Amino acid sequence: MTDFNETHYVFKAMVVYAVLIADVVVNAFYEPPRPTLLEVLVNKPAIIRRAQSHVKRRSIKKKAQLAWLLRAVACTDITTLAGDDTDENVRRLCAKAKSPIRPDLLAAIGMEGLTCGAVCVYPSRVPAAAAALEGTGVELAAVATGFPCGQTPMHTNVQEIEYAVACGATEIDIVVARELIIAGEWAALYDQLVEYKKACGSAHMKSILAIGQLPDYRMVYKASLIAMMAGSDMIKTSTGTESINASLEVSLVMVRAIRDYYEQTGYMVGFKPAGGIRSAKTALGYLSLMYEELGHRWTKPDLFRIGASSLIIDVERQIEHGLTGAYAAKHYMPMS
Ligand SMILES: O=C[C@H](O)COP(=O)(O)O
Repeated sequence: MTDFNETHYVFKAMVVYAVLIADVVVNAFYEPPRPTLLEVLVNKPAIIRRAQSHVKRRSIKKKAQLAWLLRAVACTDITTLAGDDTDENVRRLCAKAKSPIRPDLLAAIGMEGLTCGAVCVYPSRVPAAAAALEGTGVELAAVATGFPCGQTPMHTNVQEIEYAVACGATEIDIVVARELIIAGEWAALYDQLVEYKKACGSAHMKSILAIGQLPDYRMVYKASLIAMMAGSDMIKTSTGTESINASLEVSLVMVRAIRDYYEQTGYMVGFKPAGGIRSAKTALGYLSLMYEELGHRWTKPDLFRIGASSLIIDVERQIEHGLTGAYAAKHYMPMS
């Protein structure tokens, strides 16, 4: 017969052993809790401070400024999205995209052949633009999915994308369904974007978040992540028709989402601020933000675009000033 002490120590040893085993088993399967998409926090005052200090701190001068202005031209999606667009004015815009800066100015610095990144038009204008841009290397972007409001049914949205691609668009700027973001229906948003991506085929998909219609920066961050997970090649701030368009603040939220996504997955997704970008100084602000937040690789046209309908005229004036020391009056400049 065993006495109490012996039984006690055997039992105690068994308990200790069991605890050790359990610990090993638990540790083998335990993953520390990771924040989910729904737990995203954005420090708004810090974002605003960072954007404001960027404007004050970042001043690009002289030769460096000239080089950055030329890069801004190469990164511009020169755009016309108006109800009265015609094939004729689209052809004129294509001519500008092919030769955005006066040839004599470019020749003076050995930059002949500089073009804009892309021409951006409505799907109905794609055939004319495709013919005008053939063989130039300038990309052709078409807006789709019921631009700018996105209040059209899924099947017509998909048809619109397919039509634009079939007519020669190499990039599709789709508008996301704001109602899904506002309602937090992330899975539905993801599914929709995956369908759009399939319809794009080999064309690049740029997803427009229309940030001016989203309630806060957290929604902007979450929508950016979903858009990237669904296969967007670029995320874009705005259609240019909302009352609030691109800003450095909202761009910071989006480029940080791009950075986080890259760190997690290794995928490089591009960024396109759009709407209300009309001065060379503003364009350089976005370009330098890309450089500081994402690095040199994100300052090239495959990963950075500026969507603008009337930016090139000011950039061209600043380039002329950089080369000659004098400003031309705006009416001497061809259309932008
Ligand atoms: O995607 C580009 C925007 O529609 C252009 O907007 P904007 O006319 O204000 O430059």
